[in-house]
Amino acid sequence: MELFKYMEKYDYEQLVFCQDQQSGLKAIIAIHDTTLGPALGGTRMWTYASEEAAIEDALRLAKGMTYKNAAAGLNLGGGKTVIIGDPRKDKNEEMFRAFGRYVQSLSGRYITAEDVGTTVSDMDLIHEETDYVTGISPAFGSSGNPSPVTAYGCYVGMKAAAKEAFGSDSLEGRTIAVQGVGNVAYNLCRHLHEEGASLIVTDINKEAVRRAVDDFGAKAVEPNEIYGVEADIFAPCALGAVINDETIPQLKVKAIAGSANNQLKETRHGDTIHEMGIVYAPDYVINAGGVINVADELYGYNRERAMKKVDQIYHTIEKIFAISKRDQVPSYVAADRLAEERIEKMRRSRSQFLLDGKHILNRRR
Ligand SMILES: NC(=O)c1ccc[n+]([C@@H]2O[C@H](COP(=O)([O-])OP(=O)(O)OC[C@H]3O[C@@H](n4cnc5c(N)ncnc54)[C@H](O)[C@@H]3O)[C@@H](O)[C@H]2O)c1
Ligand SMILES: CC(C)C[C@H](N)C(=O)O
Repeated sequence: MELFKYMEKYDYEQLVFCQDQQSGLKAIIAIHDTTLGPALGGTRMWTYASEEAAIEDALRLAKGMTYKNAAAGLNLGGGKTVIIGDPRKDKNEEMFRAFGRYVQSLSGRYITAEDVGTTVSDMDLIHEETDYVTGISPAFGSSGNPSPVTAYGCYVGMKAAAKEAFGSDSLEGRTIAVQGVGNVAYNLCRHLHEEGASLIVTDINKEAVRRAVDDFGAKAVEPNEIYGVEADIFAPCALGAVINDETIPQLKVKAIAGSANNQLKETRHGDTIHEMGIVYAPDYVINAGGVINVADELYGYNRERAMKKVDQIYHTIEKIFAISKRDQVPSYVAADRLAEERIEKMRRSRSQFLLDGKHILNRRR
């Protein structure tokens, strides 16, 4: 990958490589755009096939956060970190402390939180070294684990998608195929079960599947079978790129609404499902509950205020479907327009000169 070429193409601001020999830390912080404010995005810990794959993931996820935060109405830019390693084996206190110091060195340009492979206790360790971390323990007056809130946002967003696809936002009696029943999807399944939906689930982790079967009466299928099941809605809640050339021909659903980031392998896959008449709730809009929740910590966490904002995901998804119809474009394009328009408007409205920071005029006072 030619890094500068890639960064230039999608207009990334900064890429930071962090190495600490003692703890084994190898992290990449990608900051995509800070027009709206400091870049807020989680830290993913994952075993990558290559360093290039890790860099690419950090870059793609960071850009997704710019759009997610903008579409959610947050005054935050987009960034993300990946730590290369196995979250089950390679974590240690020194690693997160060392990472926290790197975050601190960016002086607030980047604020971190949880993502796949990291937990509230990891954030607490980072917090030992920096205040630029959210999703830390409620004992610190913070919001804690964002996953249940992401799940709730995903649930209300799925209802908006159901309204578009079936004319009613009730999920009672609907069959939902859920891919991955981890932190977010387990909580999503709970909401769906409580509303009377039937669940078909899969996961590469057999224990996660068993829990969903036992707790919600879900039907279990093998990971490669989930795309072709008879269901009303497909909820991708594992990893990205699952809407692709191999999976699209198998789909029998009328809507796709799930929490995973970067669900479309390429944008052309968003065009294909649009042409097939499948209602698609754009990933970064429907899964914004977690970031909305952790971002509220920056104002002094208030759960009621945060949940009110998360409820708005329903209306944002409705708005995106309206733009999609008005402009005759797929919903993923409509979502990008909504986010880009907000960033552009804010760029202009914040362009007047203000005497702050290190301007030469400060020396004349
Ligand atoms: N946690 C959050 O608040 C949050 C917020 C926004 C977006 N997301 C996204 O939602 C997704 C899920 O996040 P999470 O926090 O629940 O992660 P998680 O790791 O708790 O859950 C993911 C689950 O997917 C399973 N899985 C992985 N590959 C699979 C495959 N090929 N087939 C079936 N199952 C597979 C894993 O075993 C795991 O149980 C991720 O893409 C994440 O980026 C999470
Ligand atoms: C800030 C975090 C809660 C971010 C979350 N992992 C996301 O992808 O939105």
